[in-house]
Amino acid sequence: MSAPQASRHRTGKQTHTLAGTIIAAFGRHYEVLTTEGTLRCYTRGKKSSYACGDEVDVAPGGDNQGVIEHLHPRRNLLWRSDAFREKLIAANLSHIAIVVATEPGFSDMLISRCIAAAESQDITPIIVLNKADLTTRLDSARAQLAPFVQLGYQVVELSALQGAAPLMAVLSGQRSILVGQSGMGKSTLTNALVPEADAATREISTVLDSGKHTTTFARLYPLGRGWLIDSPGLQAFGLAHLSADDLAESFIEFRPYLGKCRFRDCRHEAEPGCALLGALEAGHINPRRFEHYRGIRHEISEARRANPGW
Ligand SMILES: Nc1nc2c(ncn2[C@@H]2O[C@H](COP(=O)(O)OP(=O)(O)OP(=O)(O)O)[C@@H](O)[C@H]2O)c(=O)[nH]1
Ligand SMILES: [Zn+2]
Repeated sequence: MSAPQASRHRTGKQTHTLAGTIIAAFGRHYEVLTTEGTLRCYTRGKKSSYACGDEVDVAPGGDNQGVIEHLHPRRNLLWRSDAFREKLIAANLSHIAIVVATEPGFSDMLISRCIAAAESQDITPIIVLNKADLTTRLDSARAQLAPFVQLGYQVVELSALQGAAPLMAVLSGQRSILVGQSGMGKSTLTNALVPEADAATREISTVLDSGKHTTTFARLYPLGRGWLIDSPGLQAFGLAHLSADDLAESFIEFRPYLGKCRFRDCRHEAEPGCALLGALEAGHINPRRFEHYRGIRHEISEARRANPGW
C-alpha cells in the first residue's frame, strides 16, 4: 500500500509525527495505518471531519494511540447530504464500484446518484453486476444496466460466491470504494477480494465496545499497491450539496448541450428552446436518465427550501 510514507519528521516542538492513512472512522476517533502500525487516533478539539482514505500526520502518544495533527490535501472527497446533515464517506478515491445484483431487484436511480457523486469529484464509476450465477434474472438486470453501458460505463459481471477475479483485475492497485444497497453481496465480495477482511471486521467488533454493529462503519483494506474501502449498505445517497449546475454536469451525456439553452437560467423543465429537452426529444438522451436527473434535481431544491443555509 502506497499511502503511509516513511517520513518521520520533527515539528518545531520536537514532537515527531508519522504519516498515515485513515482506515476506519468511528465518530470522533479513527484508526490510522502508519509506518509503525495501526494507531487509534483522536482529534484535537471538536473537529471530526476526516474520512476513510484521508492522509494525515499523527503524533503518537504511546499505547498504540495518537492524535491527528495534520490533514494532507485531498484529491477528492465523496460525501452525501440531505437538507440537514452531511456525511463524509471516503477521500482520495480513484474508483467507485457500484454493486448491484440479479436478485433482489436494484434501483437504477441509486446508480445514477452514485455516478453523479463520482463524476462531480472526478472519480471513475464502474458497475458490478453480482450473482451472475442466478441466471433467471440475468437478462433483465442487463437490460436495466443498458443505459449506463451505452454511456460507456464499465459493467463487470461476476458471482462473488465463485470469486472476485474479474473485479480484482480492474481494482487492484487503485483506490476504490464499494457502494450498494444492502443484500447485493458487498460483504461477500469484499471477503473474496480481501481474504483478511473477515478477520479484521471481527477484530474491530471486539476492540469497539460501543455495541454498534460493525457494518455501520466504512473500512479500508490494502489491495495490491492500492486499497479498497467497504462501506455500509447504502439505501439513500443524498446530493443536496450539489448545485443545479454541478448536477447537470455530472450527467455526462448532458455536457454537449449545457449552455446551449435559449435562456441562461433554463431549468430544463418546460422552457422553450431548451437544448436538453430538445436532445431528449431527439432520442440523444435516455428518458430514464432524464427522469433520474429530474428526481435528484427536485430533491436538491426541496432540501434547499427546507434549509436555505445550503
Ligand atoms: N447466488 C449468489 N448469492 C450471493 C452471491 N454473493 C452474495 N450472495 C448472497 O447474497 C446475500 C447477501 O450477501 P451479503 O454479502 O451479505 O450482502 P451485502 O450487500 O453485504 O449486504 P449488507 O451486509 O446488508 O450490506 C447472502 O445470502 C450471500 O450469500 C453470489 O454471487 N451468488
Ligand atoms: Zn434547458
